[in-house]
Amino acid sequence: MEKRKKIIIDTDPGIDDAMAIFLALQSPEIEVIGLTTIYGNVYTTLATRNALHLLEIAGRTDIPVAEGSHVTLTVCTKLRIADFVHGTDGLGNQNFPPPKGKPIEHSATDFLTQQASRYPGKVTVVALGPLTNIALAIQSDPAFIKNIGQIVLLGGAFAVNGNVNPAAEANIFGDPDAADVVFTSGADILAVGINVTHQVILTDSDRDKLAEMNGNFAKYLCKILDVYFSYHHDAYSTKGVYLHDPTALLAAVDPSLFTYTEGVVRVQTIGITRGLTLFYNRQKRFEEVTEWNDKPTVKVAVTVDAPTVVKMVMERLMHS
Ligand SMILES: O=c1[nH]cnc2c1ncn2[C@@H]1O[C@H](CO)[C@@H](O)[C@H]1O
Repeated sequence: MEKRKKIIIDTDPGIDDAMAIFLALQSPEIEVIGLTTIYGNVYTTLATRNALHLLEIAGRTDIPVAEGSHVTLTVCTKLRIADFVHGTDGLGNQNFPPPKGKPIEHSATDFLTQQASRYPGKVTVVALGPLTNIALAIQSDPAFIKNIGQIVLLGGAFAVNGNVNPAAEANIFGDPDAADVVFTSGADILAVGINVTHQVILTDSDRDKLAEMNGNFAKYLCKILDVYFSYHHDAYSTKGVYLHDPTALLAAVDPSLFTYTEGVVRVQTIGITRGLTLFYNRQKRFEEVTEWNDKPTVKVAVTVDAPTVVKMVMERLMHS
């Protein structure tokens, strides 16, 4: 009997995505059964290329890559691509050669629904980019929300400012309509927002330690991390970088590193607060019928054992 959790990583690599993918491959508690790609840090075509490239670096070309949506759920919205965070190639402007491999014939949506129905209740999706592929899976297969074990998503800014603007976090801002579909779907959802990931910092000195290691992943990451570090120095004046994606990945590996609250999340899809995630804690029974009424609840991470998360990231990425 396979004890390890089966994981599909939906990803827009991305420097912190690269860290999360390598971390996943170094985590004995889980089995990565596929990567699906999405726009966000880069366009979807480049996300697919980078996902294939990262698996080649890791020597894990046995893992399938399924290409995801090139457009938002409501199609006409302009994509917002965060190349200023990750470099124009998404991987620290390193001009890596193109990968040899190709994505599988199935789309990300088909791959997600097929794997969930093949292993009912056993697959966890770790969603590290905008939620278009997951919303499409929910809309295309009514059994998906029942078949999927859990959706752990990096997204939202719960009761804190966003990172795109004061209202919105990047992944939710990328496709707010899709995010609202996912949050209200009734699937088992755990959201890890930037209120939590901003507590998890890889410092300049952690990075120096990584640079001294001979491990394959440590060496590779030190090459691509420059751009991500300089973006953080400029944007936040932090002496280090936020470990968004690795933190969300570890929420799937070891949920006990976090505490959670449960309630209804709706996403603002229009206006100046487009992409805002609004959590209803169900403590008040409102006189009015609200847009939060009768909607399924989700789990939202509240605290994280940041020192342990950083330690696990370091240890697992150092030795490879
Ligand atoms: O300032 C930013 N703008 C856009 N995207 C960002 C920014 N900072 C980080 N990320 C990217 O978006 C996710 C977290 O919100 C992470 O995947 C990170 O790589």
